[in-house]
Amino acid sequence: MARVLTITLNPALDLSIGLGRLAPGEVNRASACRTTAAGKGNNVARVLAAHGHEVLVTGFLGAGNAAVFEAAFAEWGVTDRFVRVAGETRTNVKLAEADSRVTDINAPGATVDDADVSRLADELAAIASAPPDAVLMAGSWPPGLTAPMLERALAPLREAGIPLWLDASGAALETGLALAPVLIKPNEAELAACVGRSLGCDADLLAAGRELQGRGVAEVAISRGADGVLWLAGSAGLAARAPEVPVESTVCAGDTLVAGLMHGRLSGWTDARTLAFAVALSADAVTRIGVGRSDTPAFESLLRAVTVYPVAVEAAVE
Ligand SMILES: O=P(O)(O)OC[C@H]1O[C@](O)(CO)[C@@H](O)[C@@H]1O
Repeated sequence: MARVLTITLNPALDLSIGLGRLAPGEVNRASACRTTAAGKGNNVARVLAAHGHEVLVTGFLGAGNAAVFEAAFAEWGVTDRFVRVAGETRTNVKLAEADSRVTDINAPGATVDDADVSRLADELAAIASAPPDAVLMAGSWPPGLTAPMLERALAPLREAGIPLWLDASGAALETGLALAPVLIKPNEAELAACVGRSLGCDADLLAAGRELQGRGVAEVAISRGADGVLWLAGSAGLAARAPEVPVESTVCAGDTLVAGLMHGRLSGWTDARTLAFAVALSADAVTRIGVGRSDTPAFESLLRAVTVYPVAVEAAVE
């Protein structure tokens, strides 16, 4: 099994609220509420640790409510290398309605400054001295963080040549592209924003993915919710159709997909096996609040229900 570092610059406590139907502007009564230690990199870390990998987690954690995360990291079996910063880690609200619609309200997060980033740089330099097999950086940036500050902090990982996986959008994705990640996982909207045009059919999406490969990304996995995944795995293209499942919450589906792809890659599986596993795991994630699991009796039938097939991609990268 592999040694993996996940970087969550702006982690979150996810407050998941189950509702029949959201009535904006009115008093709503929840049917269920649950708070989970989360954030994109942490969600991936949790899945990877559950699949036997040695996982280190880092980023910035508000000192004010760090105990909730510390308990979660111990439960997941991951090593806590987070830099503590002043204030509290944000709470993100996830409103899950009975008809499967989810409304996310993501808070800005605890502000970081130059000294915090220097401490993260020191932590990353220490980690890079015994390099992990892969690094995943995922999610938004906290207030106060700028691209030059982040580039400085990531320098030790870059110099050690550790493969970087990236799941980000907006400025975080743009900045990350300069680091030549081995894989990015935009959804359709994030991909469209990144290439600066609207995208419709599969061919449009694949062409946009090719364009990002031309900017130095080795692989692009385009997540399309219930429509499955398009994966530019190097010069080949694969598509996967997801099985239909009862939806409890879609919040962690994307993070689970990334974790599944990493697990397959780090285990030396074929592309097709890797994609089928990741899509089945992601389908499992939407049936529950939180990340997907492969250790349940239902998982084998989910896996069997995933269809993976090749798709044609343009030979030349623009
Ligand atoms: O960093 P962002 O983009 O605000 O996203 C954070 C949110 O994404 C998730 O990781 C789900 O993808 C949630 O756990 C978390 O609340």
